[in-house]
Amino acid sequence: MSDPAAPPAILLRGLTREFRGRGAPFRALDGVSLEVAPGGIFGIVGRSGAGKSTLLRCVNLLERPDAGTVSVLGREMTALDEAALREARRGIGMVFQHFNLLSARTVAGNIAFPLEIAGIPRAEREARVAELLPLVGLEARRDAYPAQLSGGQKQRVGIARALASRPRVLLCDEATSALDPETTEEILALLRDIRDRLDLTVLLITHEMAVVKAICDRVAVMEAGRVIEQGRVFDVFTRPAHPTTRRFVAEVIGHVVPPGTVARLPAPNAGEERRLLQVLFAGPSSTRAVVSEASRRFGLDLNIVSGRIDAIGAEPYGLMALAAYGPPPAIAEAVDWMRGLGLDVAEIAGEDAA
Ligand SMILES: Nc1ncnc2c1ncn2[C@@H]1O[C@H](COP(=O)(O)OP(=O)(O)OP(=O)(O)O)[C@@H](O)[C@H]1O
Repeated sequence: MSDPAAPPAILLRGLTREFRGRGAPFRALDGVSLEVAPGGIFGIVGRSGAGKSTLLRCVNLLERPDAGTVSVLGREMTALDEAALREARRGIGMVFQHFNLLSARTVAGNIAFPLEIAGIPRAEREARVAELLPLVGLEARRDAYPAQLSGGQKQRVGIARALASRPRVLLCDEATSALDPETTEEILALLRDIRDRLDLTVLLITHEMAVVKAICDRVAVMEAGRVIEQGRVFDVFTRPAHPTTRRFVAEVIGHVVPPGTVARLPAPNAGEERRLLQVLFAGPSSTRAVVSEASRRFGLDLNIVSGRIDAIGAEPYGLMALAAYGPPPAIAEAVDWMRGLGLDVAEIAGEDAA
């Protein structure tokens, strides 16, 4: 697992990349900085055009940034000459959305391909392929051609090929976007498994927050060439700060306040107010007892609008929306009291709340 105190495996500082066409230059990356801890699985999520692919390609310098620095495993990639860069790239594997397999080569031939390019002798290549086939569960398909494989099997070949030169860092470019949900789960499980076994650091880009929830420990959300929010996946899912992040999170775990709910809530009595509260608690316990006690203690009417219990990684959490009716000072006291019990309570706006 990642150790936040260790120096980063990938360190990006102030990356900017512009594309110049006939019109005004287009800034695909606009000052992106991030750090990936060794052993981490870091997800970059964003809509199409946000700059994810450009950013990923900057890590192994397939794309050269106009400004900023890229360091991988303590080596500043942006300062290397072509020969040193070729050598450094061997320590960085890459997995592609559309697999990029050579159709005229077998599974074994595809996996061995980067080793051939690197001039590794045949016996050594064969030994390495023999190690990689069981790692990705393809021993029985060694001599099959890509056309004879399922999408998931093709991606297993893509992963084995990426691992051939024993990289320490793996870049995944929408590695599961061409796969059905079941196969996606298998490939994500395989990525986690090889990260654990080979002590890899994984940086992946995806447009699906479900992928991030399934395997990442940290995430950065990109929009228009910038990182708009980043942090631990648990924190970003349970307390998204940016509206775009809230929409991404809601796609996976739903809205805390389902759209249309507020319009159906009763209006407060004269002299009272209605406040919508989001209550977050870590752990699988129910907060129902807290709600009824707060209601009694502070003379409030507390209406549970929605609630769910879920887990991110191994961390369970509960998230509940309450409509609190009563005099404003009593609502404020109840919020303080709940916070005193260790609950994370925030007032939310309603319809546009995530
Ligand atoms: N070689 C290029 N020349 C001109 N514009 C480019 C080039 N590469 C990317 N862009 C533009 O930069 C922006 C970011 O592209 P990028 O592929 O990095 O986004 P993305 O988030 O990966 O989206 P997608 O998932 O659609 O690939 C897009 O508007 C794209 O059109």
